[in-house]
Amino acid sequence: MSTANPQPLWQPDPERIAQARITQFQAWAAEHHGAPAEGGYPALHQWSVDQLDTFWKAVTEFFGVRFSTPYAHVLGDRSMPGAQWFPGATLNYAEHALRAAAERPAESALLYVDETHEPQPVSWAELRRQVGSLAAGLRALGVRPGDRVSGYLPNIPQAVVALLATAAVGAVWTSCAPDFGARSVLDRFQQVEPVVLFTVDGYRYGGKEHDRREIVAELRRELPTVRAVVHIPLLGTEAPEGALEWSALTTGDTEPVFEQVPFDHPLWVLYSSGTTGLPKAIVQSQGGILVEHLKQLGLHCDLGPEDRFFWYTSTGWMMWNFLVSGLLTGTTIVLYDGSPGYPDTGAQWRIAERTGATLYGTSAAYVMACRKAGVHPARDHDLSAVKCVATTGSPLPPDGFRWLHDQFADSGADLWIASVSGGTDVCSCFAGGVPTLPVHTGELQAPGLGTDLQAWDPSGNPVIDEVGELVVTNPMPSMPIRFWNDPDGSRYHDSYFDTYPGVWRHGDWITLTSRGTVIIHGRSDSTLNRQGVRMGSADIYEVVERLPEIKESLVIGIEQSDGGYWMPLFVHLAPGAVLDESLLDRIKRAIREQLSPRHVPDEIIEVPGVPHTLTGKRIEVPVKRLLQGTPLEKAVNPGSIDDLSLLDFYEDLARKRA
Ligand SMILES: CC(=O)CC(=O)O
Repeated sequence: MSTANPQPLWQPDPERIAQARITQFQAWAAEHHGAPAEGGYPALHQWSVDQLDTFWKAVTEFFGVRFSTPYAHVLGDRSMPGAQWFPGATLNYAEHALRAAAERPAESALLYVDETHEPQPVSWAELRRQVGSLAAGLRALGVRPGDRVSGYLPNIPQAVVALLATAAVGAVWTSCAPDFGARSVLDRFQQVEPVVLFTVDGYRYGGKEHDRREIVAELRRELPTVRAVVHIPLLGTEAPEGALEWSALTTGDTEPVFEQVPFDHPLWVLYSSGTTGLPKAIVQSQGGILVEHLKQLGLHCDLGPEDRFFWYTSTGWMMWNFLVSGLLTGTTIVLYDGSPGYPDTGAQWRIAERTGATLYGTSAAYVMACRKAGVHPARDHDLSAVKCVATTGSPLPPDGFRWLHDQFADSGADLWIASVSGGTDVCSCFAGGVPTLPVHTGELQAPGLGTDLQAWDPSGNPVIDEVGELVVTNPMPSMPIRFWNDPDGSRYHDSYFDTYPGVWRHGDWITLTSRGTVIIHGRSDSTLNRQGVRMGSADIYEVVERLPEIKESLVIGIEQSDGGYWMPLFVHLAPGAVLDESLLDRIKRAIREQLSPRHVPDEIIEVPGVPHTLTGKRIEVPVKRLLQGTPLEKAVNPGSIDDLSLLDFYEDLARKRA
């Protein structure tokens, strides 16, 4: 960890500061709500957490949120979990996402790009028309507020239309990307029991067509609650028997009817895999996402009607939901459906160029891959529209900051680099970009407004310039309203609140510096997080251990200093089994087909055994720490391990890799 880095890599110029929406917000909030007019972002941030209710009231007024029924208070009960935001209010998320259609009907709401890299626009008026038509179609199918509507869809305009139509009806959206295998999708959708399933017949990725019709058939068989299947013929096939055609539901010219729902009415279910059990089914609210995303996209990302917002993502990651919320600020969003590196590593830069992206977001891993591959984005592409490159998924290493900065500086451009961090759990960022602050190499610029972000030691004392647990001590509107399938709330509680009661513990190691910046060091628990896609080790165990040759397995992920991620799978073989090419192939194939290509480990290593706690839990975090170089006596508590001698192997491996 380094906090001795006082020289900024980049400083916003006075014009950028003056024009930033956050500057306008601060001046407006000072005039109307007593926010500090002086002291810049640090003063505004302090006010936003000290005067939480006033801050959020100011956000709703500044962005013109339309409450169809007024709220009684900004925050009723503020305890976590269970804080009550804007009790009494009603509104609709989709209505806000389509507001720009009234003033700029002919301009582009969406720019859709596939692997041909040719942008295809969808205007605001057309988006609104399709949403109106589909919402009416869903109602005609009997979909009611609170019903779940699912999508097994790539990042295409139809996915955005389906989400917005679902929200317009007050139903609850949930999606998986079509590279997920049937088991992964069912582990998610079976929990929430959707009544409608939108599917494609397949998708194109890396120059190839991937037919998913068999998987769709399996989903239909295994999801008995689905009453209607809507077929989107991306590969041009006929609708399977009993399925409805997308076109039949979206050709009408019906004004959208936006169901006015309570502020905390569920908007969508996102999934986050843990180390045991099924993925957590995280429910976020219409109002909570609306206000959090207006703050995040409007103030932190500085997006407005003149912007084009491209984030490389899939519908299986919360960044897709975040991208769709770009519509809330009247921004054109860029949907790319394809491989991040097709036909070559520079593909995403080409898309940023062709779509005129002003904010381009990607994974830190992609930036590092471009650096390694010798890509020269600003030399080889016209990226003059790009004002900000944002990264997430994992912390952007210092070399990534320097590389991005130099690539743009060499072509005379003034690039703001926003490394951001949050997660599925809040569908937003705890810390990240602020357009008016300097950027320090390897550091996030600041905690987000309305987020009392702290680093705590194990006794719950805040620490500065030292590594601690990432905690948030005040409620955020986009925190889950609950988990699906968790009637007594115990899983929700245990996921974030069991270490420090009443305080959100996220599971990341961070340093808050005395300069107010934030350094993220990686997961403090054992969740796998590959390029921002969280994966549960439990999913991998389930698949691998179905093979008779595998007695037990252990998977961990290690963030590396070059920004990479090493995900080894350790296998303890059954007597007589041999880890030869054929078994290696079968393990990889099982993981790829039943989970997804992203779940396939970097290495498969035979081990003499898997160590457990005395209560039988595989000790993923201690093994991860050992492999990160922590000495054995610090990495594990010997009294809590069933067979300490098994750790010799992992210690030895750590030594060899050092
Ligand atoms: C905003 C994020 O933190 C996204 C992620 O990495 O999950």
